[in-house]
Amino acid sequence: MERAAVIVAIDGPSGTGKSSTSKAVATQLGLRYLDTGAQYRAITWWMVNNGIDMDDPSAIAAVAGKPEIVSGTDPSAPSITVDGTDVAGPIRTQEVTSKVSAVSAVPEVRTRITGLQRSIAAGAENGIVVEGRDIGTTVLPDADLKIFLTASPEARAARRNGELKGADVNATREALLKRDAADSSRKTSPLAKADDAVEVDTSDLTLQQVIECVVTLVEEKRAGK
Ligand SMILES: Nc1ncnc2c1ncn2[C@@H]1O[C@H](COP(=O)(O)OP(=O)(O)O)[C@@H](O)[C@H]1O
Ligand SMILES: Nc1ccn([C@H]2C[C@H](O)[C@@H](COP(=O)(O)OP(=O)(O)O)O2)c(=O)n1
Repeated sequence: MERAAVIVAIDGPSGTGKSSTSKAVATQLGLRYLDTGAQYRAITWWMVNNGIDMDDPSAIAAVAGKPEIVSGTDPSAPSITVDGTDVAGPIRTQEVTSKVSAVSAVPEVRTRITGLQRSIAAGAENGIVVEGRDIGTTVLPDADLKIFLTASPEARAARRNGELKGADVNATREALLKRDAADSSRKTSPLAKADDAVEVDTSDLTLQQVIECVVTLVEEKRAGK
């Protein structure tokens, strides 16, 4: 018998392990994978590149429909392009990271990107793992399984710092907390745990333990438990 497509939503703040967990779970279970943060970073990269005034939400809103953003959903080789240009590297710069919360707070940006996300999820035949901030609450409220990852600010900053060579861990922690506050307090679909999400604190878990926990939860759902 054909298995029905399974939709898994994984939300949480930065550095909780969303991307690493989602990619591994999708690979293990033969599902597609979508990094929605990369889409918000991509539209932000386009705004920076086109000299849009980041302090003016109406200027951001006016051009929200312009860039063509395409996400590749193979979990072993995820990709992202803007108007045909590969932006996987440039969307991770400090400049984009510092501006992405302002751009992603603009309702017109969210409507545009949410539409892309829903059509990608609907087209995933076997199912998909979608990670972000508002997937369980807003983008895919009917997801089969919702996970909300958390971790202490110290654990998250230490993990992020491991990726940024020579960065100061206290500065990294402050920047993370600032972005969390902006993402959690915006009016349109803020970072939040859905009422029916399973919360997993990853502070004292290895990545492997988190992956196993999520795979087990998906398998239980599929078995109808
Ligand atoms: N449970 C964990 N324990 C230790 N390191 C982890 C764990 N989960 C993720 N990491 C590492 O922390 C960093 C951030 O993880 P990532 O998956 O990018 O988080 P997010 O997508 O939530 O920002 C990566 O370098 C990753 O390998
Ligand atoms: N579903 C989402 C995903 C990300 N965002 C915004 C808010 C986040 O600070 C940025 C960047 O997300 P991303 O997941 O790439 O962030 P990290 O790499 O985990 O630090 O995008 C969002 O508003 N909604």
